[in-house]
Amino acid sequence: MTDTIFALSSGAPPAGIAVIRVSGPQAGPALLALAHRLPPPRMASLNLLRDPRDGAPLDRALVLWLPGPATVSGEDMAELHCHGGRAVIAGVEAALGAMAGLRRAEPGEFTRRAFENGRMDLNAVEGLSDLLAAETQQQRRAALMMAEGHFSRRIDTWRHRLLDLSAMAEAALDFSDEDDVPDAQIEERIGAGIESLAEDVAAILSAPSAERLRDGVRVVLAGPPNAGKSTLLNALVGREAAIVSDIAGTTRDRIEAPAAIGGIAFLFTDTAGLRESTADSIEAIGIDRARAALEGADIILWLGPPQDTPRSDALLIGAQCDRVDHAGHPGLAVSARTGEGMENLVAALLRQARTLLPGEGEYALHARQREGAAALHRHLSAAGHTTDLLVLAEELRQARRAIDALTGRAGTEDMLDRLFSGFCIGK
Ligand SMILES: Nc1nc2c(ncn2[C@@H]2O[C@H](COP(=O)(O)OP(=O)(O)OP(=O)(O)O)[C@@H](O)[C@H]2O)c(=O)[nH]1
Repeated sequence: MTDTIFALSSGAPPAGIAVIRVSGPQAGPALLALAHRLPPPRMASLNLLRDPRDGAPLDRALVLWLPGPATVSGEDMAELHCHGGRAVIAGVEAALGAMAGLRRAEPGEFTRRAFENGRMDLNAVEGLSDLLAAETQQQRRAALMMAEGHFSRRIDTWRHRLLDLSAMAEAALDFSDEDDVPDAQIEERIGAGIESLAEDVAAILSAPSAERLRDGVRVVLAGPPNAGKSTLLNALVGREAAIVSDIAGTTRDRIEAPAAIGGIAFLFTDTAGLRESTADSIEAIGIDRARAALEGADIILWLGPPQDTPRSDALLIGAQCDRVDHAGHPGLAVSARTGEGMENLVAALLRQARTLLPGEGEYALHARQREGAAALHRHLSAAGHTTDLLVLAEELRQARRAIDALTGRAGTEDMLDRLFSGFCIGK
């Protein structure tokens, strides 16, 4: 029989209220033992909780009895909304822990049970994980869509369409076994069905990256030594993240500084000034790292001569415009010292960043989801391009496997362990 688990699901004590959740077959008996009655399902009621071992009062709490399977975990659940003091929580937890069949939950164990009981698929779990980690409003919006199952439902409709197509393909195969003339109409319908499904899957592949949304849009500041990169980075993030000096070659390693601007998470990287030759071997390593950072950049702020820009889409910055004349410069004149041009620069940054991030009502996909959708698309394309019915049926089988991997029906145990252990206890 499954263990019944319990954990403090609200924040660190002391707090106004502490929510202790219990999930599993013993949730009902545990609640009965503490509150001496089982309240009507899904109705909040105020109860004196007593320690069943000696009858001593523990706390007066709002309790909820949530019989499964229509609960978040899919199991019977109880919720105790106690006073949020440390001793209250410790007392209630000790009483629960002393009951047969009850134990403390591991990190993410409630969610894992929800997943295993089919209440959430893997995509919704990932969305929930992002939602709990969300720090900007944009991260929250995209994570909520994923957690609410918008993407999961879309995949589910793909799965049904694929099952229909597979059934038709197997039927057409049976026909050809019997040496009958295969029904040309069926094959045409299969072909059209595969094509439209492949198109829908392809549309998802261009969704923005959830990693970028979570970790921040990577903005790399680059240019020759002493161009003013460190000063500009400090001005953008609003603190002294990088050392500023008039000695050329001051920044010798990459300095990363996260900042949220306009509700968008950015990760700014200051790099060593790029110059062709340096006698300083550490600076040379820094320059190599700067070049690597440029390759991984989503947005480049180039503070050097416009003609030397490392990428054609870089934002060209005429830096230190309070003392340098940038007449004829095609980019933005900016002075990190006086603040001139900073507003324009921030507006340009936000404009570029928005093109890389999900808009209102759009998903962001994790690498795992994108790879899964790409595998699905590959098998659908292969099925759509063959004239051999046997090959087609096999590709559709592989496509079904890709969908199962995408939803977590065919997830590997270690991948699941890793995912769930990233959650906090009580979730
Ligand atoms: N007047 C003025 N001086 C600036 C401005 N930005 C930077 N400086 C000065 O220029 C010098 C170099 O600035 P840094 O920000 O260290 O330049 P860097 O590009 O990071 O230099 P490296 O680390 O050597 O690559 C410092 O003395 C700064 O005070 C600016 O907007 N106006």
